[in-house]
Amino acid sequence: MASLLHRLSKSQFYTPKMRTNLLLNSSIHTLINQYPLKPALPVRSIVTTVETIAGFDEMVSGLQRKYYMLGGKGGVGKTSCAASLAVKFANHGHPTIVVSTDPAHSLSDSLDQDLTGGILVPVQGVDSPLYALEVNPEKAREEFRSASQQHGEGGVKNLMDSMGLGMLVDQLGDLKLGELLDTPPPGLDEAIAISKAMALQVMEFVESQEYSRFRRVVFDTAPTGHTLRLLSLPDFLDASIGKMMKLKKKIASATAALKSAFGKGEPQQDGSDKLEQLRERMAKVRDLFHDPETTEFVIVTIPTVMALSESSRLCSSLRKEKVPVQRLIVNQMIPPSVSDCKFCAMKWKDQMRALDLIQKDSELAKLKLIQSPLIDVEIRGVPALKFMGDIIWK
Ligand SMILES: Nc1ncnc2c1ncn2[C@@H]1O[C@H](COP(=O)(O)OP(=O)(O)OP(=O)(O)O)[C@@H](O)[C@H]1O
Repeated sequence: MASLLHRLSKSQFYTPKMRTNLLLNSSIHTLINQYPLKPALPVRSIVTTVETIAGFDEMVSGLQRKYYMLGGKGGVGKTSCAASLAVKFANHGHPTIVVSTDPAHSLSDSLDQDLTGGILVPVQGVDSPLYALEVNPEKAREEFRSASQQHGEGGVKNLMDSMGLGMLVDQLGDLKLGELLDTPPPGLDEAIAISKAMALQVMEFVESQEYSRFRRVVFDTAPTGHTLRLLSLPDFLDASIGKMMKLKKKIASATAALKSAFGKGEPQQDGSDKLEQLRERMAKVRDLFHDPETTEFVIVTIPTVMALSESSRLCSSLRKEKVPVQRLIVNQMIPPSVSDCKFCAMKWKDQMRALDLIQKDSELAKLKLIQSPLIDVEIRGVPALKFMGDIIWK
């Protein structure tokens, strides 16, 4: 930690006096507040006029389980913010799990610990138990394929074939759901597999005794597109399972009619109970995603027009899906330039222009804004995450 602060203190943005102060205060925000610098260009700044308190007191209060999902555009700092929040929860006495559902995991790198293997790994260096997990997409995809083959059209067809009635399945062409699940369009299977794995993981956290002691669950989610599919998954699966059950019922009544015509035995009604159970579990996940008492989606972004435009769309989609969202982290903010560095001045001006958008954006303006500075060392390992977390989560 000491060496991190020492490196932070060498930031080009600060004067020697400010650097000393940074070492003492270990907070860039404190530093900026104490030394309000004139921007290199006369641009309007909202930095000093907006709410910068994250409301961590509210996030940390209560012993009941709470879920936080952090998401946004690729590379904006979702993993760093998620890991820093998990570290902060653990250091405030909450046994915590941090889960990455991003197929391109970087949680291992962020925590500086090997999390490959899809199992819970204890994180060292925190006050209360903190465990981390990277959902294994390959494992999840395999699980999903075998489940859909077992319960989808393939399974039904095998059953019917074994009775010499396979033709019947082909006649129910309008309900080829098993096929949809066996060979979904490119990209969808991964989204579904990961989403399903996450949903099941959530259910495991909710149902299993093993996880009952964890009071905070933080998700480092995949970039926006994946995340939106993930959040609409329970509804999608609910509809799919509903159709599959309808298909099974149609087949069951058709075979019953054939049985009486040919005098053959009744087929076994396997699978329907499991489908019904899966459907119920999905409904629970959906309710969980939508409950503001237990769940919050935190949008992470950076101060660029492109990133903020995407954040606005994400916010609108989350609201449409009725997912609770109330905080926006603007990460990697640069402080005003104190030198005559033209590049820094241009970046600052650009950043201010982007930040102005937040106030004008009907979606984003309603959110609690959390500002997080661009730190000139890599945020890696628990001490660095603690440092970052103390800046963001106040
Ligand atoms: N405030 C910050 N100051 C300095 N570096 C940062 C900050 N936030 C994130 N970074 C760095 O930016 C890089 C990307 O961060 P991170 O992996 O957290 O982003 P991400 O949104 O999860 O990315 P991906 O979409 O690729 O998973 C990392 O090297 C991280 O250390």
